[in-house]
Amino acid sequence: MRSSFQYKNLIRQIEEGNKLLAILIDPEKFDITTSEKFLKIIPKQTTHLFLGGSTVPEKLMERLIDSLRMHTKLPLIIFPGAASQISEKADALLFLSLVSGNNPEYLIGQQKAGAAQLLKSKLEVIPTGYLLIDGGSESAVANVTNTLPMPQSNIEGIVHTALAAELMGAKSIYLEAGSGANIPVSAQVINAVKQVLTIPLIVGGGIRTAEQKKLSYDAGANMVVMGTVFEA
Ligand SMILES: CC(C)=CCC/C(C)=C/CC/C(C)=C/CC/C(C)=C/COP(=O)(O)OP(=O)(O)O
Ligand SMILES: O=P(O)(O)OC[C@@H](O)CO
Ligand SMILES: [Mg+2]
Repeated sequence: MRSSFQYKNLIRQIEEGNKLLAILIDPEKFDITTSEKFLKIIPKQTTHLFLGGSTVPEKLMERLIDSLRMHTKLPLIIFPGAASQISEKADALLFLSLVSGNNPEYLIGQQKAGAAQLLKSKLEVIPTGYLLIDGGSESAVANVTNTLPMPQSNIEGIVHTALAAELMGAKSIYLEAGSGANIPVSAQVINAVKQVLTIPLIVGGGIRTAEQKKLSYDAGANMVVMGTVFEA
């Protein structure tokens, strides 16, 4: 049976009132000889490591996981840009569907491409509705997927999209402003989405400071993801 250990843990931590913090490591931009040092500079409140990128060369994910395992007990969660990034060495996989866009390749195509591998493995999957929100700058996700981000002013559209994803069975929702975004997802958007959800809400993209992080938590994010700010 496929485990739901990581997801259950996530729910338990949220119920206990904890705010979760995932640090995103982009395998392409990370020097694995610095893993030990890197794990010392990330915030002490870090609860998860997310691993993924818009593009990741073959075998790099495995090597990254091996090197991190030597120095940390934090859960290693794959945040895949494509099915080729799936590795059974991880603790779980965010099974993303890009519901903000209308590119079938990222709604169901990459998921289908990963299915044969997942059938043979016990890797935990966390079905996640992934919404790309306009962060004020061109994002790798928009480029790779050839989809448009949703304007932050389209609150109703964002709320209905997130709710539809939950009703279709998503176990978490990820509001993404894009890696290195100028403007993170606004408190207003986070708050409006949070009000209709019964599942965990993840927020990332362009969050660089403790103030921005706090603003996201206060608005209703259960987990904040930070990546670029910790890149060397
Ligand atoms: C579920 C499976 C097998 C695949 C999911 C495929 C989908 C729907 C992906 C969503 C679209 C996408 C390309 C997401 C990328 C997520 C990610 C790791 C973003 C981080 O982007 P960076 O790689 O940091 O961007 P830069 O390279 O520009 O910094
Ligand atoms: O790199 P940053 O801007 O922190 O974004 C994190 C993550 O949401 C990107 O997919
Ligand atoms: Mg990046």
